[in-house]
Order: sequence, then C-alpha cells, then structure tokens
Amino acid sequence: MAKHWADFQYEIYLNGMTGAVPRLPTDLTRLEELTERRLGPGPVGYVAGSAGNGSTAAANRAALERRRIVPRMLRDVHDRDLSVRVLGRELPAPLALAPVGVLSIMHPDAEPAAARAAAAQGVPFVLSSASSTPMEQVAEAMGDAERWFQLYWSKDREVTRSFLSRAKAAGFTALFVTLDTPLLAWRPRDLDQAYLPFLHGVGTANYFTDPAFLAGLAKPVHEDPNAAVAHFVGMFADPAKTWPDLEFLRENWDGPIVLKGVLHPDDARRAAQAGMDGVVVSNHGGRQVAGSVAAADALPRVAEAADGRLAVLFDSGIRTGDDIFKALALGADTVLVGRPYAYGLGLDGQAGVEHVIRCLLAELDLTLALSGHRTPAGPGREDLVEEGA
Ligand SMILES: Cc1cc2nc3c(=O)[nH]c(=O)nc-3n(C[C@H](O)[C@H](O)[C@H](O)COP(=O)(O)O)c2cc1C
Ligand SMILES: O=C(O)C(=O)c1ccccc1
Repeated sequence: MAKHWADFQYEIYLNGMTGAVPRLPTDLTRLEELTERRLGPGPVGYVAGSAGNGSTAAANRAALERRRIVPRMLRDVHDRDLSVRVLGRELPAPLALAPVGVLSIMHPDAEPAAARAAAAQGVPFVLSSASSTPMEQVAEAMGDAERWFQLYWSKDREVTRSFLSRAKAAGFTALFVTLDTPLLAWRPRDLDQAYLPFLHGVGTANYFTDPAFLAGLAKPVHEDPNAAVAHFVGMFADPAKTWPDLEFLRENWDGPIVLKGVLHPDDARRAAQAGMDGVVVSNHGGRQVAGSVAAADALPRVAEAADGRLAVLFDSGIRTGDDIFKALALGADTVLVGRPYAYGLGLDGQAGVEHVIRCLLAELDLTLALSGHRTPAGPGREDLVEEGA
C-alpha cells in the first residue's frame, strides 16, 4: 500500500482541534528568513549565500516560477502512488536530501539528526564528504535506511580509495561524485565576513578520522590542527581531473555512480559512455558558477541526452511541492533538496528536517492529484506552459 503523503495536511488540521499549529511554516520559502533571524550571520550567510551577486540562485528560482502548471480535470486521481525506482532502489517518493557539508554550523545534532529524519520518512540521505560527523556515525544513526555517499574527489588517490571502502563498509549504496566544485567559487557573502568553516576544522570529520589522510600528516591533528586543516584544503578537490579519470572510480566502487553538477547535454552523453549510472542536473544551488544557466533551464536537454540510459536527478532551487512537479515534468526522475532541510535542521533539529520532507511531499501529492496525475511518471512537458515564451 503506497504511503499517502497528503495525509499530513489532514493531520495538521486535526492537531489544530487541540489548539496546536505547526512549529515551522508550511510555506518553506519562509524558512530562510526565519533562520536568518535566529542564527548568527556567519552560518546563515554560508548556507544562504551563493556565487557572485546571487543572480544564479535567483535564476534557479525564476526558471521554476516561470513554468506554470496547466491542470487537467476528471482523470480519477483517487489512488496515487509517489514511489519511484531510481538507481536500482525503490524509493517512497521522488525526493532525497542533497549532500550539504558542515551541518554542525546549523545545529549541534548536525548530520545524524538530518539522516535520522530522512530515515524516519524513508527518503535517502546523501552524506557529504565535508560532513561534520564521520560517515560511520551517520550510518549508525540510520539503521538500514537508504544512504548515498557524496565524494569530493581528492588529489590523493589513497584518501579517495579509503573513503570509498569506508562508505561501502558503512552501507552507502550509491556514489555521488561532485564535479562542479574542484575549487570554491567567488562567494561574496563569505568573503565579506571572511568566514570559511573548514579553517576552524568544521566539516573535516571524514578526513580527520581517515587513516590514509592521517598518514599524510607530520603530526597528529591535535598537536598541529592548523597543519591538518592546511593539508585538507590542499587536497580535498582536484581541478586537474578529466573524463578518463572516472575509470579509477568505476574500478573502486561496484555500486551505482552518479555525476553531480552536469548542465550540458554533451557531458551527460560522456557520462553514459563512461559507464556512469546517473547525473544530477545541478548548478550547486547557484553557489559555483556565477552567471550559470539556471538548473531547470538545463534539465530538458540533459534529460533528452540521457535518453533513458542514465538516471536523471535534479537540484538547485526546489522549495515547494509544485517545484518538484515541474522538475518531473521537465524530465527529472527524482529531485534533491539542499537549503530547505538545512534551515529545518537549524530551526528545529531532526523534527525540522522531517517537517520539510513532509511538507514537500504532501504538497507534491496534492499538486499531482489536482493537476490530474497519479504517479511521478505522469507529468510531462505538455503539463507546463512557459511564461513569456
Ligand atoms: C551549505 C551548503 C553546503 C553544501 N555542501 C555540499 C557538499 O558538501 N557537496 C555537494 O556535492 N554539494 C553541496 N552543496 C550543494 C547541494 O548538494 C545542492 O546541490 C544545492 O544545495 C541544491 O540547491 P538548493 O539549496 O537550492 O536546494 C551544498 C549546499 C549548501 C547550501
Ligand atoms: O559550500 C559548498 O557549497 C560546498 O559544496 C562545500 C565545499 C567544500 C566543503 C564543504 C562544502
């Protein structure tokens, strides 16, 4: 029996009979402003901020807003099923939590709380390489719930090899390789505050617990933390990588591999040729290339190039259930959501992340139904119009 995500709506009204209202807004676009008020400017600036003058993050939203749904009537939408099959797994809905590093700046419960929320709702959790908690601890918090590992592809092969074997041993089933961050982009909000969490050793937990990483240090981390941080900064990513290097990952990871940060259809074709299993159409939430194409504008062409050979995941700008509907209609199989759950965590820990997941999926379920669809495979380009096109 498929889960009825829309029941959350009734649950909220029912709880209201005893005077209770939701602890957080159900319009998730309001979370950023609330978080801004409650947490310090450094952490919120880091999470909310993006590259350049912020126009790419704005363009991500605009590209989704510009597309409007054309609902269809009288199509029997009584029985709905949001489940999807992606990367060889059955998911209860087309949603996963995106890899977001350094979550301890949002809440002391950090990644384990977000991972528990995902597990409780049955949604996959993608753990960042730059997690503030070692991957084994996050895995332990999740029991046998679905988890995927995001790789920052290090200059040091032994560290990469070690991360892959640790992730495998800890039960992460798919590998997400982030290609759009071989360098951190120009991020004025962080630059103006001279705020970078790693320099304080936050977001380095996977490295500082890794035997291959530690072998590269002259002294233990506690004896010379600055040298350990400098070593991390120097090796965490590698701008010299090229397509043939993917072979190394294929040889060292026997599960699905997904390339995150693909925006050009030719790069999707190369991913398929290289034996990859999927792509995430993403501009990193507008945090990397200032002036980049909006992720939703890139999605249809990438989906066409994938042509069923690759799983097509999407992120960058998803804030509501109708945004998910639009991404599905433009060719995504599943979406990831980043900042909204980070804000949910900052505002209310695990419960806040669960709130975000439940709101998104209840709204998606209702949007599907009210637009005349029963499953995530239903929406297509014919369900959208583009304003001004
Ligand atoms: C604070 C923050 C940290 C992030 N850290 C990572 C990371 O470690 N690895 C990664 O692949 N993407 C990272 N991302 C990008 C997200 O995975 C995702 O692509 C982006 O947040 C999606 O856009 P959205 O925030 O509009 O949903 C980060 C994003 C934010 C906001
Ligand atoms: O801040 C980010 O967007 C990001 O992807 C990142 C990069 C390095 C370490 C942690 C997060």
